[in-house]
Amino acid sequence: MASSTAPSASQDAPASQPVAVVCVGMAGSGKTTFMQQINAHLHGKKEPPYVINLDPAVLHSPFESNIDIRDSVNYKEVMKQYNLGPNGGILTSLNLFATKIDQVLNLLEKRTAPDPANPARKPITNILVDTPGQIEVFVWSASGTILLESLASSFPTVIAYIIDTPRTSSTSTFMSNMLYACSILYKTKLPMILVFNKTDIKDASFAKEWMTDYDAFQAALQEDENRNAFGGTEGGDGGANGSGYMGSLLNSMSLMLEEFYAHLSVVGVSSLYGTGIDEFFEAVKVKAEEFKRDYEPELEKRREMREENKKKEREKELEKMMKGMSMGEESATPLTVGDIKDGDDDDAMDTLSPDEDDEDDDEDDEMDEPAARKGLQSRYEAALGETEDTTTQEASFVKYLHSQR
Ligand SMILES: Nc1nc2c(ncn2[C@@H]2O[C@H](COP(=O)(O)OP(=O)(O)OP(=O)(O)O)[C@@H](O)[C@H]2O)c(=O)[nH]1
Repeated sequence: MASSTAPSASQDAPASQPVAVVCVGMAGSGKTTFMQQINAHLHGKKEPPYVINLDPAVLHSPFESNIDIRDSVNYKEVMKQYNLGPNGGILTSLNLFATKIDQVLNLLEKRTAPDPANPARKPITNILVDTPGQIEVFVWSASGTILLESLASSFPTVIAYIIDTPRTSSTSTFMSNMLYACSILYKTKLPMILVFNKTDIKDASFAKEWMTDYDAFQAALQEDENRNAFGGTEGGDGGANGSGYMGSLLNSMSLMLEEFYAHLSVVGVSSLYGTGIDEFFEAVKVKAEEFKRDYEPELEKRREMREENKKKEREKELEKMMKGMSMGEESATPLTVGDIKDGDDDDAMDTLSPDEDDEDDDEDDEMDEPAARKGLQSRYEAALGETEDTTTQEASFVKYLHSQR
């Protein structure tokens, strides 16, 4: 937790759990410069962060990383070997790296835990994660999800979405950026801070106003329409008022996004000059608290649900398998685990044969049932290495099937 930095730097392990800050943003938004600035800021406060670079394609990084994807995966080699383009290369490199996530987490946990041999060592308060500029490759890939979910399962995790402020100053680019941020929020389900970068070129107050004051956005929209900023070719009247379609689309979207804005922290920074960085870390503190309060229980619930679904899936498969063993039987009563009684090996093969005559099948099943049951039971018993009484025989069958999975 960011609030427990200097004073609790002693031995209080759970209170000083570090916060993971994952920086995402469109190419050129200033992600790397921002990472460099917050890294320098923490070093200046004598709270060096733990830095992870997940961009396999970066040629030169202006800061040192503790874990660097480039140390384990050679992006160029991946492209060559798998005959991939740049985006495919990044995706495959991330996939390969995701297979090592256990090792990454082990390292992180070891490094962020208090060191009994060196109790004076300051605990790590932040884990900074840089991601590829190809934002969609990270956010929408399975490996991106694995990496983020694994991180969030061990540490409070916050997404910092970096926005190029000067390039977001028209209502349409602003809305496109907000929609993208919205999709990331709902995909990752992690608390998010909108970082309006490059405020030395353009102040971010307009964006903050648009997010909190519907009328202000309406006025800006009207202004853009009057300037014909939407081009007037997308179905509008094409005249001085620009595209009516675009204007009304942005209008309705701004209404829809009100709920989304309520979940965000917004800060304006200049990564070049280091302004707004304190404000950013204040927001990190708030979002880390939010993570613990709202997101962690939700994550736990999702994890339990996944486990529950897996269990159900296993049971369903088991039932399917048992039904498969009794295929060809016209019996109306569905078979449960306890009802599986028919067929030794040969009979089981017969029932699965498509050329089988159904009537014969029924007869055979009836005739062969006791013998088949005996055959199967003796095999289960042999597999379990023990003879059980009749009341536990059905349970043995379940155990046997489970042991074969
Ligand atoms: N004026 C100004 N320029 C900035 C700021 N932050 C970054 N830049 C410039 O924006 C350009 C892109 O910055 P990067 O940090 O490389 O952006 P990135 O998002 O990491 O780009 P990718 O590596 O392509 O993902 C560089 O020329 C930076 O110098 C800022 O706060 N102010």
